Order: sequence, then C-alpha cells, then structure tokens
Amino acid sequence: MKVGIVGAGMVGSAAGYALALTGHASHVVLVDRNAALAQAQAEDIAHAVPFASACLVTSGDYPELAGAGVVILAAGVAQKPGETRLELLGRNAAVFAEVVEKVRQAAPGAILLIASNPVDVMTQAATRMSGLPPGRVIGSGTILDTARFRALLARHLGIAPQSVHALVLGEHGDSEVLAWSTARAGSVPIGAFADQMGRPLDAAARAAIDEGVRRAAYRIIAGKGATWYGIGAGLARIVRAIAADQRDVLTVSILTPELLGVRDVALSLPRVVGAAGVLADLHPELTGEESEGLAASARLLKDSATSLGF
Ligand SMILES: NC(=O)C1=CN([C@@H]2O[C@H](COP(=O)(O)OP(=O)(O)OC[C@H]3O[C@@H](n4cnc5c(N)ncnc54)[C@H](O)[C@@H]3O)[C@@H](O)[C@H]2O)C=CC1
Ligand SMILES: CC(=O)C(=O)O
Repeated sequence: MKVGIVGAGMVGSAAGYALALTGHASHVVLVDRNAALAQAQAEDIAHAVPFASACLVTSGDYPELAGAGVVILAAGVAQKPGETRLELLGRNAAVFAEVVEKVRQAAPGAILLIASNPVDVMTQAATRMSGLPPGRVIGSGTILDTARFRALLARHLGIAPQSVHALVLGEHGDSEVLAWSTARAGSVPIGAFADQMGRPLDAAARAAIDEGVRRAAYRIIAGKGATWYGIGAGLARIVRAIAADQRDVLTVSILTPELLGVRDVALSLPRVVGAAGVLADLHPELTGEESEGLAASARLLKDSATSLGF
C-alpha cells in the first residue's frame, strides 16, 4: 500500500522509518511545508531500506499523494516542556484547515490517520473538514498510552508485553482512563496474575504505573524535547491493520455518536480496524469509577471541540 505522511518532523519521519522497516507499506511519500526537510528525511529513511524489506521512500508536494491508501497527518506544532496537548489546539486546527483539503484533493480515496495533538480534537476537526465517514478518519488516540500501560505492567510482572491485555480509554491526554478492571495477562485477571507471580499489584504499584503512563510524554519531552519512537511504531501498527485488512482490536479515536451521555465526540475505545477503517466499536465492562472517568474525559474533549466549532 502507498502511504502518505504530511508533516516530516520527528513523528512523521519516525512513522516513515517504522513503515519502511516493517514492510507495512510498499511506498512512503513524505510531504512537509519545509520541502528540504521532507526530502532529507526521505533520503535518510531510504538508506535503511536495503537492511529491511522492499519499500520506495520519496518526498514531494501534495499531488504525489495520489493513490495513497492511508495518509498520516503529523503536521503542526508539538508540546514544549510543561505544555499540555490541549494547549496546541488553535495552532494545529489552523494547520489542519489547510492540510486536510489539500490531502482530500490529492488522495480522495485515502483513510486519514491523525497523529497531531490534541489528537482526539484534531480527529474530530479532520472528520468535519473532510466530510469523510467517521470510520475513515482515525486518530492514533490511546494506542500509545495502551502500549505504555502494557509495557509497564509487563515489566512489573516480569513477562512479555505481548502477553498483557490492558487498555487505556478516552482522551490521549491527562484525563485518560487506565481500565484496570479489564486488564488480563494470559487470560488471568491482572491482580490474580500478579499474585501468582509473587509480584503483587498493590496500591503503590498501581499508582506508579498510572503515573508512568499518564506522565510519560511530559517526562520524555523534558528529557529530549519530543516523543517519536513509540508513536511512530503505533502509527505503523495501525497502517498494518488497514493494509492487510487484519481486523485488529486497537484503541484508536474516531468521532463517536454517543458515549455515556456525551454526543458526537472523538475519543478512544477498543475498535476493530481493517481495510475499510474502523469496522466496529467495543464497550468494555468498566467499574463505576472507570465509567465516571471515561464520561469526564468525553465531556472535556467535547468542550474542547465545541470551543473550536467542531
Ligand atoms: N498522537 C500521539 O500519540 C503523538 C502526537 N504527537 C504530535 O505530533 C505532532 C508532530 O510532532 P513532531 O513531529 O514532534 O513535531 P515537529 O515540529 O518535529 O514536526 C512537525 C512538522 O509539521 C510541519 N508543518 C507545520 N505546518 C505545516 C503545514 N501547514 N503543512 C505541512 N507541514 C507542516 C513542520 O514543518 C514540521 O516539519 C505534534 O502535534 C505532536 O504533539 C507527538 C507524539 C505523540
Ligand atoms: C507527545 C505525546 O502525545 C505523547 O508522547 O504521548
């Protein structure tokens, strides 16, 4: 599948690199308002291809996106140390007002995969701007937070993250909900699994993991200015689900007609992802506290989207 990436900065280039190395795309095209940057990133990534599987990596202007099955939107500004994702809202909405229309003209059949922050509100904005059905405008949402949750649980339990099934729901941001009650390892509820391994998940351990997930971006941005490897791999994972029609269950964000009394809001739930985009939404059984947290997250995102007129 041909995959376009608009925004060839840290996130866009990391996604291109992950796509080239994993072989989930046959052709990656990088577009950026800084054409020299896009060209340099494409050339650098292309030099990794001989060590991996076949993939053409090029750069160009919007017309080069023609025929793309997916276009990743990673253009805009990123958080500065201490800044929240929601504080980027106005600036990145202005970028999307320009970018979404150009992408739609160049690649009308493409699924839009949104990475720019605040990713849920940008997904809602891109859905409205593009006129596409919600299932074809997919925000990376909490795919990264879910990966962070699984990684930290796996480290605590001393097992592979691939054997941990745990989800982060709601906003990709401060109000996200770690769904502890549905978390499993090897089909065993996570608390019982931890006890059996002799590594109990007591309140202090849970609090440390919660902080590790929720504050990860702030810590990494303080240390190196931005985050890119995790989301680059997450975006490549979503492209794989689409390109191979895998029907994977992934925590991604789309405009959702109604959730816990909040109407028309983009946020993450576990969703089935395949060639046509999001095929179905899943609603895990949550505790009362988790449901309240998810409803609060939905209300916060709805208010942010409404403030922009989306
Ligand atoms: N969804 C997620 O989990 C994550 C999202 N992000 C977000 O991804 C976005 C990109 O982050 P970085 O790559 O670190 O930033 P960056 O500053 O390295 O790259 C952004 C790129 O967008 C380009 N750009 C800006 N306006 C444009 C326009 N109108 N048309 C075309 N290109 C334009 C810039 O030239 C720049 O190359 C940020 O909003 C950041 O917060 C970052 C990490 C994780
Ligand atoms: C920056 C960002 O959204 C993240 O790393 O989670």
